Amino acid sequence: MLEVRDLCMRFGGLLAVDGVSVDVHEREIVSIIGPNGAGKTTVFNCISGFYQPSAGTIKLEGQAIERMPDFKISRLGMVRTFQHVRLFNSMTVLENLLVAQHRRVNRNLLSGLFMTPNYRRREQEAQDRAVYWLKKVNLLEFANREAGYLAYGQQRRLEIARCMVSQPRLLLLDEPAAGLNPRETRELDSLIVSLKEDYNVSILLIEHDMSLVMGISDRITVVNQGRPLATGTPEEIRGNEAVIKAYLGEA
Ligand SMILES: Nc1ncnc2c1ncn2[C@@H]1O[C@H](COP(=O)(O)OP(=O)(O)OP(=O)(O)O)[C@@H](O)[C@H]1O
Repeated sequence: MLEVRDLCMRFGGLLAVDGVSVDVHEREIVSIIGPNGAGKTTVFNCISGFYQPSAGTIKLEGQAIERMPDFKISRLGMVRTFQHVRLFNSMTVLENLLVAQHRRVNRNLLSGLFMTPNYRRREQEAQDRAVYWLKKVNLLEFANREAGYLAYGQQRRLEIARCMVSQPRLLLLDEPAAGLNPRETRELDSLIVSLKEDYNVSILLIEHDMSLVMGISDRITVVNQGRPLATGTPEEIRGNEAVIKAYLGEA
């Protein structure tokens, strides 16, 4: 479903990403790992349309997207979270999920002004979908609380719910376990697996928490200093000499 080939991204004199290729198939969890500064987030920013890559191709369901802006890419069914949570802090938890669907729901200003039956039906569907996902991520009791007052782990779950109300086929998660305690990480683990198994969503994940990555990934791509180092199953990666060396080098 996602096919990234020979991706390069240059910032002035720095080649931050140099020849990275990644595939994500239907209902697959693929992780990108690598030491700090390896280029993982830059790969994400290219895939999700935040950056135009300096070279390489990116195809989503066969369609070239490497020159497409991010809002168009999300309409094609690929959405992302960010390394640092980006919510509307002064809106309620529920409002955050309604705003995320607004572009899809409120297409026609006139139908909104006159509250046509069609408009009301779509508003109701958006509300139902928001409540559904709040239940799923255990945040329903906080629906009317301002998002900025949620604990950090709850904000991370709200971010995932915000992605899911737009009914994506491919979800990009940038370090979703960062800052979570062990119990929250276990909950995140089962949430991600459920997105794949119960909702047919494919997942591309950047994560430093190795037990999470090893436990849920179907395949892993390792990058080091912008370059691809290895691709394989968790078992293959765990035993890969070059990978072990790159990580030991960091420590
Ligand atoms: N907008 C930018 N302008 C200039 N250099 C950048 C930019 N974004 C990233 N870089 C550089 O590119 C390299 C790769 O950074 P990137 O954030 O992609 O790494 P990462 O693997 O995601 O790191 P981490 O695991 O610490 O989040 C780094 O040297 C970084 O300083």
